[in-house]
Formats: sequence, structure tokens, C-alpha cells
Amino acid sequence: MVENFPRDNSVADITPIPCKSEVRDLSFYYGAFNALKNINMTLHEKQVTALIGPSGCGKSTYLRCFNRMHDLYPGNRYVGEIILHPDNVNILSRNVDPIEVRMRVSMVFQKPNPFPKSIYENVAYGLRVRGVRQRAVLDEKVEQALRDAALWDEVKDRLKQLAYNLSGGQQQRLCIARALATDPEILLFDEPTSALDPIATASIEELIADLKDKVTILIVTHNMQQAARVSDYTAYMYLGEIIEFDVTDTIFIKPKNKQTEDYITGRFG
Ligand SMILES: Nc1ncnc2c1ncn2[C@@H]1O[C@H](COP(=O)(O)OP(=O)(O)OP(=O)(O)O)[C@@H](O)[C@H]1O
Repeated sequence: MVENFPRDNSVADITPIPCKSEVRDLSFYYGAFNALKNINMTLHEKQVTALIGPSGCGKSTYLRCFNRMHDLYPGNRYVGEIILHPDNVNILSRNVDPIEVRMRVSMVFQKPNPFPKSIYENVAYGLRVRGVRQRAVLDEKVEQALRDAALWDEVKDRLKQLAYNLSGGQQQRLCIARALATDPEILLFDEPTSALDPIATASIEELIADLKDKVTILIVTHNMQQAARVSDYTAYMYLGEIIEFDVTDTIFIKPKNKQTEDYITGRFG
């Protein structure tokens, strides 16, 4: 389907990877403050896209548009569209229920934030909210999500224990399992390893690479090595705008924009 492929031609290497989401003329306002300015971008299906840029440039603000998180606070305003394929729905439309959007687009936060519940109940939470009651279905989905988050072997004998008993890295994988349990189409990561040690970080990065088979990923990271390691596409942001968006190798090896190059090489930011 033609409409399922990128509309914009900002990516030099137009590969025939279907597009999962198209951002069209997106601006965002915190009250009077214009935090995002006319963003046009494509999220390629089952690829990892990284958002990089100096502190305060709008990475988290942009990420949070994808699951309508800003709806939770008064005075916030979106302009433009985020289209989700294949059904071609604008998830920013007032006619679209933000709860439904959050089922399709899940988020993993900077700090692991398990609920004060058992390991099992953390993962089952979204399913229960969706009305799933059958024990066998819950058991199967919880196991699958924990396997997909590379945590099953470590927790299968203590599913009833409190999630807080897990290590920081395990807690973050639990949060990933919780996000995966409702079969989201897009997974948002907001600096998912910034609170973790190098070993736990490596295991989350490996996991992100594996999850690409199932889900489209958008990740905010301050760590440029991490962006280079885990992502297929990278967007460099500055002052609420996308300065450059391209395949990751191009951004890191041969950026077209001087501002991107200065940031990548550490001359700026
Ligand atoms: N709730 C808010 N109300 C008003 N302005 C906000 C709010 N949250 C963020 N901002 C402003 O929006 C801009 C973008 O912030 P954002 O947190 O998205 O940047 P970021 O690139 O994710 O930064 P960092 O890398 O430091 O996390 C900043 O100028 C910030 O001060």
C-alpha cells in the first residue's frame, strides 16, 4: 500500500521498509510555550529509531506525544497528526481514546517503576485492565511477556514475590515485560538505562535488539554510543525541531547537517 510507506523524503536511503507511524506537521505547546515545532518524521516498522540531542531540546516531550501522555495535564496542546498504520488512524485526534492509544503504544521510563505488587501481577496488570480474567490466558501471556523480556528464567520460581525484591536491571526488564504484555505495536523507551550499571545496560540493549522482531521501537537516549549500537534510524533534535533524521550510520558517520556533526563530535552540547 503506497500510503504505508514514508511520505517525507527526509531519509536519503529510502528502503522499502513499511512505515508504522507518520508524524505530520506536529507541534506541541505546554501552555504558551512551543516545545515542538512542525515535526515531520517516519517510524519504520520493526526498526529502532533513536532520538538524540542536548538537554531540553524536546526528546521526552516528543516521545510522550506518541502515547498521549500530555493529555494527563491541563493546558497542553498538540497540533498536527501522528498517523498509526495499518489502519491510518490519527492518534492525536480528540475522537481517539487515549487509553486505547496507550494499549497500542506502551512506554518504559527512565527509572524502573514496578507497581507495589507481585512480579506476576505487575505483568498481568494491563491485561486485567483490558478485562482479561481467565487464569490460563493470564498465565500464558505473563509467561510470554517475561520470556520476551529475557526475565522468565530468573523469576519463574518466584512469581508471587514482591517486584521490589528484584535488582534494578531485573526491575527494568519487568517493566518491559509489563509494557509487552498487552501486545503493543510501538514501544517507547525514555532513557531506559540511565539508572542502570553497565552490565544491566548491556542486557537491556541486547533485549532491544531482540524485541525488534515483534515491535517498532522509539528510544530517547543521552548516550550516543548507545544510539549508534541499538538504533537503525536516528533523529537529531534541537530547540524543539528535528534538525536531521536519517539511517543511524549516516547520522554518525556522515551527517549532512553541520549542527548534527558538531553535536556528534562533541563540539556542541
Ligand atoms: N511540564 C512542562 N511545562 C513547561 N515546560 C516544560 C514541561 N516539560 C518540559 N518543558 C520544557 O520543554 C522543553 C523540552 O523538554 P524535554 O524534557 O522534552 O527535553 P529533553 O530533550 O527530553 O531534555 P533532557 O534530555 O534533559 O531530558 C524544555 O525547554 C523544558 O523546559
